[in-house]
Order: sequence, then C-alpha cells, then structure tokens
Amino acid sequence: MLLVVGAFIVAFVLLLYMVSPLISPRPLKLNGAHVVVTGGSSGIGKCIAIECFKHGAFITLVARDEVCDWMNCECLLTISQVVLCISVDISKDYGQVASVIKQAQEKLGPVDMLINCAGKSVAAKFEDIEVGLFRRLMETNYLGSIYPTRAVIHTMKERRLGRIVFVSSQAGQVGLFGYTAYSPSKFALRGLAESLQMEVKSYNIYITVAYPPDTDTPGFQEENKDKPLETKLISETSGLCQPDQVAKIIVNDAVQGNFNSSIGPDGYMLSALTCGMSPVTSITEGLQQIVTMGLFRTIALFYLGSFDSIVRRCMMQQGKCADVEKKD
Ligand SMILES: NC(=O)C1=CN([C@@H]2O[C@H](COP(=O)(O)OP(=O)(O)OC[C@H]3O[C@@H](n4cnc5c(N)ncnc54)[C@H](OP(=O)(O)O)[C@@H]3O)[C@@H](O)[C@H]2O)C=CC1
Ligand SMILES: CCCCCCCCCCCCCCCC(=O)[C@@H](N)CO
Repeated sequence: MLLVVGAFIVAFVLLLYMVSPLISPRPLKLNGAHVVVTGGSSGIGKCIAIECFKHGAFITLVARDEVCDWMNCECLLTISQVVLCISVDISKDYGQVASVIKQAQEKLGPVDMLINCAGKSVAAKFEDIEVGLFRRLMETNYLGSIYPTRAVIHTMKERRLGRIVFVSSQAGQVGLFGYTAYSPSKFALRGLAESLQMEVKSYNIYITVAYPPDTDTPGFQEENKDKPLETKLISETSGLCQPDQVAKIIVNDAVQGNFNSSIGPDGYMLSALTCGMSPVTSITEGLQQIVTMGLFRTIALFYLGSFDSIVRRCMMQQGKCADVEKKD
C-alpha cells in the first residue's frame, strides 16, 4: 500500500516537472534591450541600472534630480550603449510620467523591462509621524510605481513582451515596529503585482516583486538618522546587504520571470511563509513552499516572540531614562 502511494507521489512530481516548461517563461535577453529604472540615480536602483548596462542593455534612468555620475565608472568605458537620464517626479502627475516615458521610447525603442525602484522610507512611531507623511509615502512608493507601469503596459501588451519589477521590501511582507507609514505602501505593491500578473501573463509579460532586507544605500543612511532603536534591533535580524548584491539577484529574477525575488536566508523563509495565493514560476518553488511552510511558521513564532521582547526591553529602558531625567 505504502509502495503504491509512494509510486503515485513520485509519478506526480515527475509529471509536474514535465509540464514545468509550460509555466516558466523564457528568459529575457538583456543585450540590446531597453530597461527603464526609476530611482536609478542612487542605491539599489543605481546598481540595478549598472547591472543591466553590463549585460548590454540600453538604460533610461528616472529620478527627480538629474544625476548620471556612474557613467564615468571605469568598468563602463567601452560604450556604444546609450544611457538616458530623465528628471521627473514619478509620484505627482500621470501625464508627466507618460510623456517622459514616451520620449524615452522614441529615443531608445519600446521598453522591454521596467524597474520600479524609486522609493522612500521613514521609520518612526505611529503617533510621531506627521499625518501628511502617510499620504506622501503612499504616493511615492505606490502611485510612483503605478504611473510608470501604466505608461509602458499598453506597448508591452501589443508586443507580447515585457518584464515589470516592483521593489518592495521585507517590510512589505511583515509589519514591524516603526514602519506604520512605510510597510503599507510596500504591502500595496504585492496586491498590485498579483492582480496585474493575472491580467498580463497571457501577453507574455512577467512581473517580479523584490523584497530586500536592510541595504547599505544613501536612502538607508538617511532613514537611520532618526530610526527608533526597536526598529533597528528588529531589522538587524535579517542583516545588512550591499546594493550590488541585491541588484544582481533582482535582475536575475526579473530576467527569469520569477514572480518572487527574495534575498538571504531570512528573505527565503519569509517569502515561502507569505506566499499566499501568489503565482509560482517553477515546480521546485511550489514544492518547497508546500514542504517548508509549517516549519517556517514555527520558526516565525520564535522570531515574533523575540521582537516582542525587544520592544518590551526598549520600553523598560526608556522608562528608566525618563526616571533619571525626572530626578535630574
Ligand atoms: N535601502 C534599504 O534598506 C531598502 C530599500 N528598499 C527599497 O528599495 C528602493 C531603493 O532604495 P534605496 O536604494 O535605499 O533608495 P535611495 O534613497 O538611495 O534612492 C532612491 C532613488 O529614488 C529616487 N526617487 C525618490 N523619490 C522619487 C520621486 N518622487 N520621483 C522620482 N524619483 C524618486 C531618488 O532620486 P531623487 O531623490 O533625485 O528623486 C533616488 O534615485 C526603495 O523603494 C526602498 O523602499 C527596500 C528594502 C530595503
Ligand atoms: C521564518 C520567518 C523568518 C522571519 C524573518 C523576519 C525578519 C524580519 C526582518 C525585517 C527587516 C525589514 C527590513 C526593512 C528594510 C527597508 O525596507 C528599509 N531599510 C528601507 O530603507
């Protein structure tokens, strides 16, 4: 009996592997492709742009300030490729965004891959966040990803070709102390990505959502200036990455057409744990999720316990400090 069940399982898995080419897309060729990177002037976005450039892509960088300084980078001296720098605020006016994307397409051809990386983060306690900031983060991180996507999707559908990346964050998979304004704007990207993927898969367009941990960038340095100690200690759990490492992983996942792009061992566990109803792009990924979910939930409960105790300890510490100040 056991043998029959075993044989069935093996046959089932083999069958899945046989049909797997049907569900995984063909990799995108970066050589000669036109890649648009929002937030391409700094941090992760800049490294993504460099990575794509090294693979032979034509790049359009989008940011509010026009900075193309990495063009002087030593590694990029033999150049027949073009890098276009466009200055626009991606979060304000759809008309403006659509018009700059149109200009870029006229110069470098239709967009093959769009990387939505422009974003901002703020870490502070809920009641310390100025109320306008909740809206501004939603505008930059969420609407700022909608507008460029909306501007390229029609042509991608016509061409039956395209890749779109949303750079979320591990804080877009789990809500953490200090991220009441930031996390929701990153969670929103996942909802957008899942819905859009279902609409465009039959047009051979593949969406990737990337969930990086803390990454050493100018944006991260800025965020650290007034980050609550709790947020710092909790985030340290999954370590600090270098932006070029993160960029390599994101670009590779986007080229492969993987829906999920995670970084590091904690990132891998978080993605398996929070996969919900998101699409799979390989049989291996699906099988891993099925097998590991219970174990990862168990581990997650320990993590949650340790996060709670960090918050409690910080509260006690701050209580003590307040007492000392009162005495002084
Ligand atoms: N660093 C980290 O720890 C992590 C970052 N992330 C996410 O990765 C992305 C990049 O982060 P990081 O590299 O640290 O960021 P940086 O602050 O270093 O760079 C942000 C980039 O986005 C551009 N940008 C910001 N706002 C706008 C806007 N309204 N319109 C156009 N461009 C804009 C900036 O240029 P300019 O100011 O000139 O407009 C800059 O090029 C963000 O979405 C962030 O949330 C996710 C996880 C971890
Ligand atoms: C099995 C379960 C494993 C659970 C692991 C949990 C680890 C949580 C760590 C979350 C770190 C969040 C970093 C946010 C980075 C970010 O977006 C900002 N730095 C942007 O500037």
